[in-house]
Amino acid sequence: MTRQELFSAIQRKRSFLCVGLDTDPSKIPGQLNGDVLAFNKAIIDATRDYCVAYKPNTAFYEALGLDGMRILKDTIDYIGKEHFIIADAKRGDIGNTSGYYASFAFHTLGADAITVAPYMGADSVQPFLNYPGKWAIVLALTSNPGSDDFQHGAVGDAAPLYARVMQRAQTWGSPEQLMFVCGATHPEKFAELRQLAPEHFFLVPGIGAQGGDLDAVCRHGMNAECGLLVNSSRGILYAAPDAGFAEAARAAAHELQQQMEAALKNYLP
Ligand SMILES: O=C(O)c1cc(=O)[nH]c(=O)n1[C@@H]1O[C@H](COP(=O)(O)O)[C@@H](O)[C@H]1O
Repeated sequence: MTRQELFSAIQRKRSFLCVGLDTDPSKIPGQLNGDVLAFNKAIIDATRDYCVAYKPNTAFYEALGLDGMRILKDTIDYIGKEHFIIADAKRGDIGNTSGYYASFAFHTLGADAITVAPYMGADSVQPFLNYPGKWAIVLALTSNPGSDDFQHGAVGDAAPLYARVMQRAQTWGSPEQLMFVCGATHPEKFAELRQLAPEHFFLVPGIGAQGGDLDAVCRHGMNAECGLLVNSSRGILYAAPDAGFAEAARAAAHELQQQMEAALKNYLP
């Protein structure tokens, strides 16, 4: 999916919601008997009107072994072509190896994008940028408490690591093929993050269960093509623990869509 197609979907849906498919078999309502694919299909059916993207986190499927790989692929096929699909795998290795991670995400799974850790530098990210129409989403400032350990630290007398990552990575890939992960738990940083990368999309996790600030993210982070994909996983998947889980997921997604519609009206330049 191209950037223009993504922005068109955002305008049509009046939403920049990404639903995270972090499906934990122990949290699936009893009547599904641990059937992860059935749960995912019910969540997708319940939320597809209100979101533009889905983000299966591959960890949850890898943990299920061979069955998990099948479920991941079937989930992606079930989502179809109308939504932007992010394989959240946070890969990155020497170039030769990254090429195979890219092949898995784009050929085997058929995802539009994969999350990538930039720690190993340009040649570790480049293989993810060799696929026309596909995207690398580079970790810049992550949402977790451990982001304090390295990402806020200055490198020599220069800018903090997240700023260096964003500046350097823009020389690797254009706004048509590279996004940045910027956590919603750092709302006070979004004006600066947007200044650092005016045109690139940001994938923004951390609202809901991690307590991030959606309005501040939108106020400071939106650009002329919206430039934001805001993810919620647990807040939607487990909105209700019982038979009403799909309706509750739909309501949770709808509520976020409405906040996003208001933000588009208020903040889209
Ligand atoms: O790359 C990610 O998506 C990601 C980056 C980050 O900084 N923080 C973060 O939470 N994530 C992912 O986003 C999802 C957040 O899930 P919830 O906190 O349940 O909404 C999980 O799949 C995380 O792995």
